[in-house]
Amino acid sequence: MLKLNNLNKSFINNLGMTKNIFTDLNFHMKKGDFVSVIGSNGAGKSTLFNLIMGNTELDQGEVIISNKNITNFPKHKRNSFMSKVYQNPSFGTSPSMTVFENLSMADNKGEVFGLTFGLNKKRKNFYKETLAELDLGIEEQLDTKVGSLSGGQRQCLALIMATLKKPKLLLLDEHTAALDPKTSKIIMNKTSDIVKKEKIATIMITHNLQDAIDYGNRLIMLHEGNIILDIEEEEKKSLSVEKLLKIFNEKHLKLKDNEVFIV
Ligand SMILES: Nc1ncnc2c1ncn2[C@@H]1O[C@H](COP(=O)(O)OP(=O)(O)OP(=O)(O)O)[C@@H](O)[C@H]1O
Repeated sequence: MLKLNNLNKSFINNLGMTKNIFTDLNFHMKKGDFVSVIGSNGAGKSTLFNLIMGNTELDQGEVIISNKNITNFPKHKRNSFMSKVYQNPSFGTSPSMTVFENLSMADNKGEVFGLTFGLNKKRKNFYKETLAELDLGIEEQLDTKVGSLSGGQRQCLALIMATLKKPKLLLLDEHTAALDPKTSKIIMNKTSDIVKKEKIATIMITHNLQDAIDYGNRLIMLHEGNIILDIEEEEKKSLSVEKLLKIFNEKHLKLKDNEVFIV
C-alpha cells in the first residue's frame, strides 16, 4: 500500500555541515496496517512524515501509494488521499468556524463548493451519531465555535475530520501527547476503531511505549534514521515496556552516557 524505497535525505545544519538523516531507508506497509513508530529525539520521525506529505523534498528515493509513484506530487495533490492529526489540538480544525461547519468542510475535502461551502445538512445526523460515540458531549455543540471547545474535544474532532473521507493513509503525529490520560485513551480507542473499520493504513508517531504496544498491528523503532526494530502481530502482542527498553539497549546502540531514550 505504502512503499518508501531508498529514501535519502540530508540537511545542512547552521554550521554549514551536511547531516544525513536517511540513507537508503526502505519501509513497506499493507492496506489496513496500523504501525506505531517510536524512537529517540532526532531519530527522523517528523522528517519521515514531512517527506511522505511533501512538506520536505527528498534528495533521492521513491514514495509509492497504492502502486502510484507520488514522489513528484506537490503537497496539495497528496492531501487529497492522506490526512494528518497533529499533536497540537489547534491544528487540523478551524477555531472560528462551528463544529458543524468544520465537519462539512472535511466532508467536502477535494471537492469544489460554493459560498456556503456545502453545509452538509443531510449528514447532520451522521455527525451527531459519530460524535456521540466519543461520549465527550460534542454532539450537543454542533453550532458551537470550535475555538471554545476543550483541547480534548478539538482533538477528537480533528481525528473525525481527518478520517471522514477515508484517506488512503493516516498520519498521527503524537496526536494524544497533549491530552490528559482519560481523553487520550478515548482518542486512542476511537483511532483504533476507525482504522480497523475503514482499513486505513496508519502510521502513528508516539513517545508512549505502552500505546505503541497496545495499539496497531506493527511497531517500528527508528534510531538515527534507521529502522532498528520491526515487530508484528503475535510478537508485538507479547511485548511489554520493559522488554521494549531491553531490546533497545541490547541493540548495542552507540548511546552517549547522557543520552536517554525518551518514553
Ligand atoms: N528543516 C531542517 N533543517 C535542518 N535540520 C533539520 C530540519 N528538519 C529536521 N532536521 C534535523 O533532522 C534530525 C531529525 O529531526 P526530526 O524532527 O525528524 O526528529 P524526530 O525523530 O521527529 O525527533 P523528536 O522526537 O524530537 O520530534 C534532527 O537532527 C533535526 O535537527
